Amino acid sequence: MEVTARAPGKIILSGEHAVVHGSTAVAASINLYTQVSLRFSNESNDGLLKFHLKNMGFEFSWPIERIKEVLPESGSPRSSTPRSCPPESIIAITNLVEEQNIPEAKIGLAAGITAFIWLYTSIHGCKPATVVVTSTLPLGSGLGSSASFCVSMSASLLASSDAVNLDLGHQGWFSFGESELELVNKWAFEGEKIIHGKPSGIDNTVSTFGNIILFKSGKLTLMKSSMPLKMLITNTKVGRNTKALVAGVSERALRHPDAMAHVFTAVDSISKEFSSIIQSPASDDLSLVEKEGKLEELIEMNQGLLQCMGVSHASIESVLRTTLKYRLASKLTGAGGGGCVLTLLPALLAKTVVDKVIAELESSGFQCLIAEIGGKGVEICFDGSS
Ligand SMILES: Nc1ncnc2c1ncn2[C@@H]1O[C@H](COP(=O)(O)OP(=O)(O)O)[C@@H](O)[C@H]1O
Ligand SMILES: C[C@@](O)(CCOP(=O)(O)O)CC(=O)O
Ligand SMILES: [Mg+2]
Repeated sequence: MEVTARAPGKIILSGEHAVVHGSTAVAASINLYTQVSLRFSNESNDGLLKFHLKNMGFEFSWPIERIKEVLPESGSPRSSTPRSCPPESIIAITNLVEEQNIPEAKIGLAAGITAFIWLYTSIHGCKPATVVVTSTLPLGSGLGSSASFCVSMSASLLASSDAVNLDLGHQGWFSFGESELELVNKWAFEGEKIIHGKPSGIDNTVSTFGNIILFKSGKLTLMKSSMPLKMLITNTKVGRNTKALVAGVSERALRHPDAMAHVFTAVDSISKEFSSIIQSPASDDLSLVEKEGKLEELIEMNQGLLQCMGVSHASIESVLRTTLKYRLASKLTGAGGGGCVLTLLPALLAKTVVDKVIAELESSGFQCLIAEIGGKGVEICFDGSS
């Protein structure tokens, strides 16, 4: 039997970084996905754990005996009890990853492969299998590829474990029940910890549950937007690493605790106001245009505070200057330092203007897309019946 899971990426509309320090943030799923397929091999087969990153053209494999030798605890997996990877296991898994001689230019993948080995061995122990990953998300661009990878991985592993009871006769994509989603989310968070160091949990949560969410200190509230939220996503294509950026903000907070506490509080207020505006119905008191005007101001304020945290970048500033020429408000999304920028496209904005902004941004070498937001979270299907 083959089981496949797919989990969406995300945009953070308000509150990245500050959310790691306890502030409120607002995020939405987007219609770009990571997909993971898992098929167990016959015991008598080659005795390998195979891991294919299909769109990158990488095929890695480890003899199961080698994994047992390096990770003796993997003999007793506990799929229903999410566990953090202890430092000694990180060292052991790092050895397994290094044996694969990943090219230097792709060394960022090592963190994802480490998370895979931890999740696989913790949930399934030492069974031979083939795991194939495909993705339509750009990696390391702020659209939550790491979380969508960990969520789709955890979902495919759990769907084929004793921890969840599923109807194998299901046709096409379907969702887990609430308690299974909680378990997927917890395991995915453990994977994110390996990739990010100190994640807030917002990315894996929105990838698991989909929708638009309000998130604070590990707790989510599902939201319904009462207004169209059309967002232009511009990828600066400047690579960066979330772990380093998150650590940089924490270091700044240690150096300037008072000032940074105020920055995080201001972001908390911005996120709360953002969520109340998008949820409140348009009325005579506040028309759609007025609501969009308020959101634009909050977006600009949020970007100013992100700059204050030290996570903006020349490429981000260049996108902001271009969109400002068209009176459009933008902010970075995700960890910053490059990666993607969000621009609110007001509902009545003429298509000709949208086309012009996109053409100008793309002529500078950036890549634009308008994603659908707030769709479903993680889904699974059996035997390619999608
Ligand atoms: N499809 C994938 N296959 C393997 N590793 C992945 C995949 N998607 C994400 N990752 C891991 O996540 C890292 C990127 O995560 P991060 O720096 O948090 O950026 P983002 O989450 O914004 O894309 C990659 O360098 C890699 O380690
Ligand atoms: C910066 C942060 O708020 C979001 C990181 O998102 P991404 O990995 O850049 O997609 C970190 C976090 O919340 O865990
Ligand atoms: Mg990430």
